[in-house]
Amino acid sequence: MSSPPLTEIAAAKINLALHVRGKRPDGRHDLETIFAFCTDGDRLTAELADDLSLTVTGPFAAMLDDGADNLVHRAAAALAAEARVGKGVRLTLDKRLPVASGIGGGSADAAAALRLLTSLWGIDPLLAQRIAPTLGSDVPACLLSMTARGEGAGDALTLVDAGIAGSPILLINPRLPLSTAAVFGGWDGVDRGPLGNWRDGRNDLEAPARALVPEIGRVLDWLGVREGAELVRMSGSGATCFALFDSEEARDTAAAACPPQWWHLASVLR
Ligand SMILES: C[C@@](CO)(OP(=O)(O)O)[C@H](O)COP(=O)(O)OP(=O)(O)OC[C@H]1O[C@@H](n2ccc(N)nc2=O)[C@H](O)[C@@H]1O
Ligand SMILES: Nc1ncnc2c1ncn2[C@@H]1O[C@H](COP(=O)(O)OP(=O)(O)O)[C@@H](O)[C@H]1O
Repeated sequence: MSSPPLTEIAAAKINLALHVRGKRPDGRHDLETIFAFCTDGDRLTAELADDLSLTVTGPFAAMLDDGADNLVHRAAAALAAEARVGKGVRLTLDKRLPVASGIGGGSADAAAALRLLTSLWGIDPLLAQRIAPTLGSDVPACLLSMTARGEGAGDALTLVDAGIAGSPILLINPRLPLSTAAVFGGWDGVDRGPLGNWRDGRNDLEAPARALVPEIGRVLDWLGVREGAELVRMSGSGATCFALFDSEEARDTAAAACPPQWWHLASVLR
């Protein structure tokens, strides 16, 4: 069986603001967040084949298992089962985003797999929407990959126009992976109030993330004094932080000065 390979970008996700409002009966947390997406991310390629296989390449491949636990593998298997189709596909994930870093990671990859396979296998996109929340709280937002307000566990979505499409952004990660569950586990349980205008908002996971990885404070301080940086914040459960810049030149100047021990990505918001 042969067909031209299809490629999908698994766009890096950021949380422009993230308010934690309380703990849910299911153990997860109620959030109010604004999701936004970069034009860059991981790349997933798919070709029809007899069996389901996944190869992981790219700068962060060594940090990831390419077996059945990989979210790309899980997304493909779940979609095939839901659609009652054979799960023959050869997938290649070019892992460019750091793993466990608060910018979607596996969620964006799983969502990219759902979009790609919906098209490759010619199945109803509603099936992908049904599966997405079962793969992770962030997967529905990543499936859309459009600016959206997330409530509930982060999977109750409303599209919004935050007026930030085209904004230059610099992402920095101190190359220290951070477990999402561990960061939520360190939240102090204090509801600091609802999310109104995201610019005036906060990331309530910053304090517990900084307690685990103090280097986050150094990244935020470094970004905060870059010329042209208009808003500096941590994304998700960290440790990636971002700055929105007033020009691509200012972003590129900051990117060129980024300490080499930190990972960085100069991008633009979708
Ligand atoms: C914090 C956020 C913000 O966008 O992003 P990341 O830091 O992962 O990028 C998300 O809520 C992460 O979503 P996702 O990465 O899909 O998390 P899941 O796999 O569903 O859950 C991983 C673990 O995080 C905790 N969790 C997740 C979501 C939520 N609303 N409350 C939680 O307490 C739970 O301990 C759960 O076991
Ligand atoms: N394709 C994938 N990319 C990244 N992480 C994955 C993938 N598949 C499974 N994982 C697992 O998911 C975890 C990252 O999830 P999470 O902490 O939610 O990431 P992030 O904080 O970047 O959103 C990793 O520890 C990794 O073991």
